[in-house]
Amino acid sequence: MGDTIAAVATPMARGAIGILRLSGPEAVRAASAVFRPAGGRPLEAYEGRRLVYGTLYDREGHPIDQALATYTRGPGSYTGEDTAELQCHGSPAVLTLGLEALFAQGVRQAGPGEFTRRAFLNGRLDLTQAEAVADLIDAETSSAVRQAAGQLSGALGRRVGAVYDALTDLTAHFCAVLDYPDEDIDPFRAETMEEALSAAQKELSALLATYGRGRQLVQGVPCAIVGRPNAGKSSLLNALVGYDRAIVTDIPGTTRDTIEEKCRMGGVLLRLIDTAGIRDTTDTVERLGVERSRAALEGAGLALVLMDPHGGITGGDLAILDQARSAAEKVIVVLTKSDLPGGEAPGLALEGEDCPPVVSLSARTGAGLEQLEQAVAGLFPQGEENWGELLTNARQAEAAGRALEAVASARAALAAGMPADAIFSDVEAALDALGALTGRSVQEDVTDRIFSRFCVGK
Ligand SMILES: Nc1nc2c(c(=O)[nH]1)N(C=O)[C@@H](CNc1ccc(C(=O)N[C@@H](CCC(=O)O)C(=O)O)cc1)CN2
Ligand SMILES: Nc1nc2c(ncn2[C@@H]2O[C@H](COP(=O)(O)OP(=O)(O)OP(=O)(O)O)[C@@H](O)[C@H]2O)c(=O)[nH]1
Ligand SMILES: [Mg+2]
Repeated sequence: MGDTIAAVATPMARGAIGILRLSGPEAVRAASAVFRPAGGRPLEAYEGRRLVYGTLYDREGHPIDQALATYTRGPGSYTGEDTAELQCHGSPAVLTLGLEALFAQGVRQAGPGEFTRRAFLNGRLDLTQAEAVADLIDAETSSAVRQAAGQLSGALGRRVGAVYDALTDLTAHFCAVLDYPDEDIDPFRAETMEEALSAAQKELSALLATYGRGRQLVQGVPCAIVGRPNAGKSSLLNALVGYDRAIVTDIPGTTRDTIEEKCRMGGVLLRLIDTAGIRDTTDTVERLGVERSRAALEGAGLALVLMDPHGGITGGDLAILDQARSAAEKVIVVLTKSDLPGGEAPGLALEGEDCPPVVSLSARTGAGLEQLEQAVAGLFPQGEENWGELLTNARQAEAAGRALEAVASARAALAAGMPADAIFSDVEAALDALGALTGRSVQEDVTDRIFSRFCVGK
């Protein structure tokens, strides 16, 4: 940190506008050196945060664009440092020349996420907000956008911060007790502590319970498409993604390896996994494929169990349904090839109260795809959420889980009449975990990992 960084902040592709961005002590000077306002005065002579029209020059002094420039002095900027922007025409050639002109002024190329990392290190954002920036850029559904935007505004950080503050207040009680280590914790103090710990435990449990839904929102739902060979799995994948992604033939056992593609259905982001048809086989390659089909079911939030009713539903179909119901979180039965005559009614095995939803469709004509969408929407209701207050990634869930365990352990120690320092160290462990969650106390390798997932220029 400390030096001045620059990057192209927009995609390196043709577009209406392309932005060069700088941050650091030399940001305004370097921008000023490559950009001359039309009014004649240098950029610094204008007030910060204004957009100033002028000409951008390459390192040899050739004019290369008519652009807008702006700068913001730290600490009231995105990064907390002096920042500047050159808003050019969206030409990769212009942006490259402009960036090289900035390098000639002694600034260096920014790494992935380096602007946001500086914002974090300068206390402009906490870690959950920084993660939200990346989630917002990666969002693929409107609910993922709402979730990330809520988190960016600090909703999760505030929720975690409230527990952190309550536990910090609690430690004040220990200071009084720890000064007189031989005395027991007096009953009044013990009761206050118990109240605070049980409130923290309740809130952390509630927070941890948001993880399933949050992960689903941000990362999508792994959705395994399974069934006997030739059931129509790859044809359904192709129909859902809208192009011929997977090979389809009338030869059973066409798909060997799993194929993954994303699609949005019923407001849910599905990570579709087309699998090899499940059957007993001696063919080595096919057998490995069948193993992968079973593995795909294990991690699936949704299994689409495909059955072609035209030859009759078989014991093989029902065995696959059983596997899906025990391995995947949710199941939809899909009866395929409804455009063909003579499909047999599914019969008793697919009726009854606890039977999963059954949809009949044709990948060939598209008939029934809407019913599938409705069935998905029914299984993943889009209720009113506490947008931005959900845990959405493994890092957050691990930290919250660690905090919860430590609080539970502190409570147990208190109830057992353990000495104050034993309880105190549990509370400190909880504070440490919550601090890691929001970034108050976080190790550098963790932040490295988080920011490496960002774009250059963000
Ligand atoms: N052109 C442009 N668009 C952009 C950004 C940018 O840097 N440049 N952003 C960036 O990536 C995002 C906007 N985020 C921003 C967040 C904070 C501040 C900022 O200056 N904050 C100050 C002052 C706030 C205020 O005026 O009240 C602060 O927090 O103190 C700027 C942008 C998205 N769009
Ligand atoms: N008429 C009709 N034929 C279909 C439909 N869906 C699939 N088929 C045909 O059924 C055969 C098998 O389709 P696939 O999609 O390859 O089946 P699969 O389940 O992926 O098969 P494996 O990969 O071998 O397990 C092909 O000949 C498809 O053209 C459909 O909706 N209507
Ligand atoms: Mg296939």
